[in-house]
Amino acid sequence: KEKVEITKEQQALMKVIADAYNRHQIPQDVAKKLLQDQYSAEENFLLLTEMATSQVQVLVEFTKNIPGFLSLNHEDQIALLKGSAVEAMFLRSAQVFSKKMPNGHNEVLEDRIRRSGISEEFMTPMFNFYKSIGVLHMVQEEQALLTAITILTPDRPYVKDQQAVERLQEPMLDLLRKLCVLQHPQKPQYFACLLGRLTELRTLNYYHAEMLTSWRMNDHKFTPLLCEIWDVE
Ligand SMILES: O=C1N(Cc2ccc(-c3nnn[nH]3)cc2)c2ccc(Br)cc2C12CCN(S(=O)(=O)c1cccs1)CC2
Repeated sequence: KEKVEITKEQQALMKVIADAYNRHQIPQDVAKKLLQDQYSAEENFLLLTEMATSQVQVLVEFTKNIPGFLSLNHEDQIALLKGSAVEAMFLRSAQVFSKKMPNGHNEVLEDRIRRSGISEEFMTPMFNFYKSIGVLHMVQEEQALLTAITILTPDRPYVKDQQAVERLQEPMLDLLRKLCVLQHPQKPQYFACLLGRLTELRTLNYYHAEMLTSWRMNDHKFTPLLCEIWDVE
């Protein structure tokens, strides 16, 4: 039986990533607004847009705290942020939403999201993903590392120095693997399962792009930050 132990520098890395992940949260009043009274589809959509905008701001702040990220080539930093924005947002939303929302609120939120003009064929994969994250009961450190690993995906479009990104991602993957063995000793496949979620996340990129087009058709407006990061308009 392999004796797994986390080194001192891995502990330091874990602390930096977990602190950054916990420090940057979206303002709860925004998320709470979603749970308040009945809104029209347009108002629902605006709330989701407002929340997505704060999610992107939170994502940028978290990313800047990933050790080594700011020493990457500047264009590559942008390419990584734009390439991972949707995945990181859905990963974080699924994690927060399943944990933060007191029981009974999920239905309300599900209803809000369903009635915000998001097409049905996107709802199913989105909620499947949300449920597949929920059943994992990830600890905060695992969530933070998985988000950092998503951002540090070397093969995003337009990334020039992929090796430099791999050098940052590898220690995160190694640390996450050890953490899974230590946190979930009864589930030897747990680490593989987490990485499988990243594959599922990539499919949401496609649905999200489809949805953006349909929203544009129905003249839905996005904030400048979302337009910038999602390449719309
Ligand atoms: O809004 C979502 N929610 C609700 C949500 C998200 C985050 C927090 C939260 N609280 N504290 N911190 N975060 C609470 C509720 C949620 C939950 C699970 C999955 Br999977 C995904 C989502 C989306 C993500 C964005 N999209 S989107 O399609 O990109 C879009 C943009 C504009 C209009 S629609 C909609 C679904």
